Amino acid sequence: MSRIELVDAGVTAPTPGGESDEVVVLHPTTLELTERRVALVGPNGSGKSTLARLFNGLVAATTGRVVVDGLDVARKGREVRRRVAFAFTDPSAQLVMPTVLEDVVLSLRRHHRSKQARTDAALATLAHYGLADLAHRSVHTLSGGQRQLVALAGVLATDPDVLVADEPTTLLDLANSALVAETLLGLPQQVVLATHDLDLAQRCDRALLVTDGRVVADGDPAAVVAEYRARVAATR
Ligand SMILES: Nc1ncnc2c1ncn2[C@@H]1O[C@H](COP(=O)(O)OP(=O)(O)OP(=O)(O)O)[C@@H](O)[C@H]1O
Repeated sequence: MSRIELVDAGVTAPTPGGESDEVVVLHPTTLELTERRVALVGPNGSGKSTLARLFNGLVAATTGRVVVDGLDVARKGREVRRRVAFAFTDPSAQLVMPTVLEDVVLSLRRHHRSKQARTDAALATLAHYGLADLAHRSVHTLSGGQRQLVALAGVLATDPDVLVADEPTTLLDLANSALVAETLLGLPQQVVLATHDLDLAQRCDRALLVTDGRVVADGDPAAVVAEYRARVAATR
């Protein structure tokens, strides 16, 4: 597995009005992730996405460092992004080509020189995830679950060491979210998930509870989810 390290990594952002004070989105955080399945849970606006985005440099730490397998994200961003792929909540953010096959081929633009090699690799990836029948479909005709799986296939086609997924099941119904969850949990790669799906979180090896820009609980997923529920109950 990969090793994702945060050393006092924090994120501040300018206040909307541009006043001198800054908003703390993530307080300085130190942690090390080496588990195969890691879940980030917590209320809306708590900082899960920001934390997840630090792992491949989609968001830059404004203090401290983020290091993936010894590579500092601030200095080796391109190499880190080659290893750490990111899947967005809404697959529309990733599906930009007319057909499913073309979309996966596009993901492979930096991985194979010849178009034929890209097409062969894309078809192999689609077949691997049971999506071969969708290869020539327009992405606009896919169901929500199919769109999410195709977007994941596009990301996974590049064979990353780590997949970071931001709420991958949020837009899906029960059956489709189960399908996407099984796919994610079955991957050989390290997977880090920001999720509101507490059943999915409990099937991970480790969970982190993020609240008000801080990791307030970290460890066994069942215990972390229980802590999250207790905190919510205490505010009622
Ligand atoms: N660049 C930014 N500038 C100002 N505020 C920001 C910025 N990025 C995030 N925030 C704020 O920081 C907080 C944390 O955002 P983040 O998206 O990380 O939360 P989240 O836990 O993923 O939420 P959700 O579950 O709703 O997706 C939110 O209040 C958000 O509005």
